[in-house]
Amino acid sequence: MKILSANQLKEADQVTLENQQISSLDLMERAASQVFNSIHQKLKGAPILIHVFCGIGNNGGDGLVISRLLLEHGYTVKTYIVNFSEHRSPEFLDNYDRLKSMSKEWPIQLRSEEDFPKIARQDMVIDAIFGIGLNRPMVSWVVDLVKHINEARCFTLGVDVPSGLYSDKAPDDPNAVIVASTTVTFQSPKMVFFLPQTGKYTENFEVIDIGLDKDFLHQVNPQALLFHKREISTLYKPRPKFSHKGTYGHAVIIGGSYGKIGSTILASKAALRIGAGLVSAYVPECGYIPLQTSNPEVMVITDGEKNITTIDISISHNAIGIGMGLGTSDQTTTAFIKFLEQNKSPLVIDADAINILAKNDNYKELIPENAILTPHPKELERLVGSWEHDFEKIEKAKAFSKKYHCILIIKGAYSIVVAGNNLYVNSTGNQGMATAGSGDVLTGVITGLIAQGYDPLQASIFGTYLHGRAGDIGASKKGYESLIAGDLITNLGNAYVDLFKREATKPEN
Ligand SMILES: NC(=O)C1=CN([C@@H]2O[C@H](COP(=O)(O)OP(=O)(O)OC[C@H]3O[C@@H](n4cnc5c(N)ncnc54)[C@H](OP(=O)(O)O)[C@@H]3O)[C@@H](O)[C@H]2O)[C@H](O)CC1
Ligand SMILES: [K+]
Repeated sequence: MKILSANQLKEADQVTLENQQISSLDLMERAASQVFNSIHQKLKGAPILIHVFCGIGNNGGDGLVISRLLLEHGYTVKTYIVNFSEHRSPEFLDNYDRLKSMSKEWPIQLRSEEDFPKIARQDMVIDAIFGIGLNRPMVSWVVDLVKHINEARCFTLGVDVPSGLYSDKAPDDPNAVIVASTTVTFQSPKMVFFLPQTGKYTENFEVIDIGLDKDFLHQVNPQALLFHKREISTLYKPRPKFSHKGTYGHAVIIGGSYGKIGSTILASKAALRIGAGLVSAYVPECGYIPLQTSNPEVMVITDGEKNITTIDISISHNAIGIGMGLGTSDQTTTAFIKFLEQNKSPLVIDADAINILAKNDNYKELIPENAILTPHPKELERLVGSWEHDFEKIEKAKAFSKKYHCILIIKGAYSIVVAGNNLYVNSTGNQGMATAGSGDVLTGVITGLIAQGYDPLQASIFGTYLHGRAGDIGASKKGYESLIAGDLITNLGNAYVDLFKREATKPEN
């Protein structure tokens, strides 16, 4: 699914009006009716008080249409106009008149704190104050209104985006944004939903198709792509019946140091479970017995006593995952840099291998083309430098990816695969996966996929999805708190099986 920017959506709007020969008022009616339908389906006429807060632009116009439709269907509604500007949009004005003409109760004008209504915990709020048009800080009384709404802690539905969010940067004041229980958004999910600083303002979101011009949507180069099962399952490579372990490649996992051998156990097991034909682990001596005992299917090569001192892989192989538990001692650093100078294999670079690269710009020049780096936020910061907000982080990651011709996977609630200017947002995973070893499993998964013949970009997108899905299946059985990295490995098979499971259709009522 394409994630479009605010400007692209505005352009799509214009193209649609021209090509479909409709007015922007028609489009607003179409969009807002769908929001109403979504609310009506859930509330089914429930006699709760619904407060609709409308700005004076088109987001406010949507709010007015929703108010009208709610009233027409017998809901108890109070509509407020948040007068933050005198420049009311024509569509707002039109819908304002329509609402006034059909209801005895006219919208209530808000101009300062004295006008704020009481909102009870059991009421519902519809937030149509600002949409994608916010372009400067809100005046202080509107900030106070946002805080007043949030304090009510009632079910709050954001129209298009929670008010107070910009579409391309962090909010000015983290408390000046509506905290929505859900957001019903038009045509395309918004990038802000996927980034830690801004995604926290909506618990859920629902994308509704408002029928924008199909050709435009098809040809537009999106801000990012969001991957769901439908798109992901097309990446799957079926296994031929007449195949053998050599068909599925040899993955090598290099890492571990005294006390951190578990990381290589997890990564090599994950590479096997994702389907690599053969897996070898290259670890210091102290890892030999733990690995052979816990992973009998994995072959083990050793070097050094407590940490790796040289990396010399003479066996033939198809992909290497390196860095988990490796340490950054001088000896290991030298070994890793020498290895990079000679290496010809596809690489997945994780954890301490990233930390070593971050030490010196000359080291970064050795990153092979199409290598995949899987940093967590702190490792990313060491690699690309600090950022002020998440959008800047993404720009820095893109610049790094372009400069070194590599792929970055920014791990997080929604992991983002960065390949040059292209962004791929993962839709699976959960907070239970914030646990030790989760990243080691991801490295093993991606290495195992490349060994089987997936290209690095496919392996990054597919692997991140399967890893997250395994976490979701694991969490559904164990809960978030009890989920550990080993459970992710256990559920990789279920994640594969789930790819081809049809969604249960909801019973009609
Ligand atoms: N294609 C679609 O997706 C459709 C979207 N719709 C809805 O339209 C909004 C976007 O509407 P827009 O009128 O462009 O913007 P807003 O309603 O978010 O904001 C209104 C105007 O307010 C001004 N502004 C911005 N920031 C501030 C501020 N801090 N204080 C005061 N005023 C502010 C700004 O205008 P200026 O000229 O003053 O800069 C905004 O334009 C979208 O989110 C959807 O809800 C359509 O209904 C259907 C199609
Ligand atoms: K809104």
